[in-house]
Amino acid sequence: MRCRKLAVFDGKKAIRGGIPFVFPQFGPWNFGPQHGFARVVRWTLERSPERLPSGDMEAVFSLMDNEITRSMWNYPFRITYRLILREKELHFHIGVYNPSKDITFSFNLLLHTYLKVPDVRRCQITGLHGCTFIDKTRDGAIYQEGRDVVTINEWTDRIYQHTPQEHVITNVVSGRKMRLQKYNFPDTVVWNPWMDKARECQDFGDDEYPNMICVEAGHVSTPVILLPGTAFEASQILQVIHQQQQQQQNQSLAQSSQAAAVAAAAAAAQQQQAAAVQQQQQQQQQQQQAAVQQLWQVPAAAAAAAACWNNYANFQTAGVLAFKMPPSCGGLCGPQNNCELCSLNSN
Ligand SMILES: O=P(O)(O)OC[C@H]1O[C@H](O)[C@H](O)[C@@H](O)[C@@H]1O
Repeated sequence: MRCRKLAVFDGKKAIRGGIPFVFPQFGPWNFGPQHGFARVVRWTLERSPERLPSGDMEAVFSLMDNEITRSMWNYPFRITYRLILREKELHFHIGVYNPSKDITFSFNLLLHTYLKVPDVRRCQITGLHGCTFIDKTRDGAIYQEGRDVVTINEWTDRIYQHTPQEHVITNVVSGRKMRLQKYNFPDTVVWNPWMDKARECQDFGDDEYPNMICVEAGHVSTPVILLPGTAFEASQILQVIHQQQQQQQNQSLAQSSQAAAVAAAAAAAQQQQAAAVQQQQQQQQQQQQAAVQQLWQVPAAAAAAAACWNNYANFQTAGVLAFKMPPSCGGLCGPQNNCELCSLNSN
């Protein structure tokens, strides 16, 4: 989805839209901005976008403690954020590392994914049935979800706990379905400010709330506790489920086989038809790429990320989900062990 129309990137507040990176705090914070500092500070581009042998694209960003972060949260840390673009998927892989020898720290982590939708009232979210949730619109009271699919018709701000690894969200942009898969993110936050709360947000147009839904994978209802010299990893995959595309492809296939039968009698006609099918497929591919480009938003955590994201000529992505780390790695085993996390940390 796109950024909200009134979004501003000034290093002070998060951009409203995209996928703000929430760390080390979720919600109001006595020591710094709401949802922590990671979504407002500048990240380092560790690895420029490059094409992997699979054809997918990968970029890696990092954030480590500095004067600004220390003024709010006096801990040493290093985050690596690997983004992979595949044709219909975006992969996000996060590693948080505690390089200290003796200090343990705890934090929240959440990917605040904004999805663009034609009408939020028509969206359904699967995978929440039976989950307990903290209802922030009712002073944090705890309830249990009784619905098979969750729909939104009012101000909604819920932290669903112990949610499954997959949710499907229906009726996102162009009526598509979106699959959200997560690893090591036990919570799912569902948020829409609705009319009155949207009015209270300066950077949120009064008319924009029907066209967005936030489904946020996070570790927020309990903190992550990270011991010295250890790393925490979490991942998310967003995948567009193309129903229409699938139907069209099935139709094309049926047409092709019909044409093959006719072709026995009319070879020239068959050639023409094959060319038409090929053209149609190319068009579909172009439409799909354009639609996907329209659908995704840059991770608003970093301006650098935004710049590089926009530069992807082909919206292609890749499938690396996790750092390849020896099981014994606590973030210190070193690049000589072919440990991707340590190789990254030693760059
Ligand atoms: O306005 P922001 O700081 O971006 O926060 C937007 C929203 O984020 C999450 O979804 C929280 O659960 C909400 O309580 C909060 O209002």
